Amino acid sequence: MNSGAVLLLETVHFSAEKHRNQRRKDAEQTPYINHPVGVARILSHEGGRAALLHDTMEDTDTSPAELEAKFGPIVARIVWEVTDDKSLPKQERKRQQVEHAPHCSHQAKLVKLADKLYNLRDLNRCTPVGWSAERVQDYFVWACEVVKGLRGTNAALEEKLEGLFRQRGVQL
Ligand SMILES: Nc1nc2c(ncn2[C@@H]2O[C@H](COP(=O)(O)OP(=O)(O)O)[C@@H](OP(=O)(O)OP(=O)(O)O)[C@H]2O)c(=O)[nH]1
Repeated sequence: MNSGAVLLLETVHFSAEKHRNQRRKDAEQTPYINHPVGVARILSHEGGRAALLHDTMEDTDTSPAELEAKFGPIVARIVWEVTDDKSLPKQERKRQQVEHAPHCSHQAKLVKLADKLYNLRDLNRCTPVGWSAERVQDYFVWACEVVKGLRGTNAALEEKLEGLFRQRGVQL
C-alpha cells in the first residue's frame, strides 16, 4: 500500500475514533462517521479502497456487480476474496477462512491481516456484549489459525499480531 493510502487510512481511523459515540440527526441515527467519509469521498475519489469496502458484501446488500461498476474489477475481486458466505453455519464459515487464507491474493491477505489486527485490538479494548472470556479466547485462537495462513505477507502487521497472540498464550 502506498504512503498516500496509509495516510488516508490513518485519517479515517482517527476521525472514526473521535466520532465513535456520535450519530447524525436522522431518524435512523446514522453513525456520524458516514458524514465525514462521504464529504471526503466527494472531495477525492483516490485512495486504498478495498479495506474500506471489505465488509460491504458480507454484511450489507452490496453485490459484486455493484462494487465492480463503482470501483472496478480489482477492488471488487479483493472484497469478494475477503467475504464470508453468511448462508453457511458459523463453524463452517470459520473453518473456510482458515482453509482459504493461504490461497488469497496478496492484497486480500493484507486486508485480512488488518481486519484481524483491528478486531483483536478491539477485543482487548472492550468485550463485545454477551461475549464470555472463553469466547474471546476462542476468537484469538481461531484468528491465529487464519493468520498462520497469511504469513509472509507483511512483516510489520504480522509482528503486531504475534504480540497480541503471545499476550493470550497463543503461539503463531
Ligand atoms: N472485536 C469486535 N468485533 C466486532 C464488534 N462488532 C462487530 N464485530 C465483528 O464481529 C465479528 C466476530 O464475531 P464472531 O461472532 O466471531 O463472528 P460472526 O459475527 O461472523 O458470526 C467480526 O466480523 P468480521 O469482520 O466478519 O471478522 P471475522 O469474523 O472474519 O474475524 C467483527 O468485525 C466489536 O465491537 N468488537
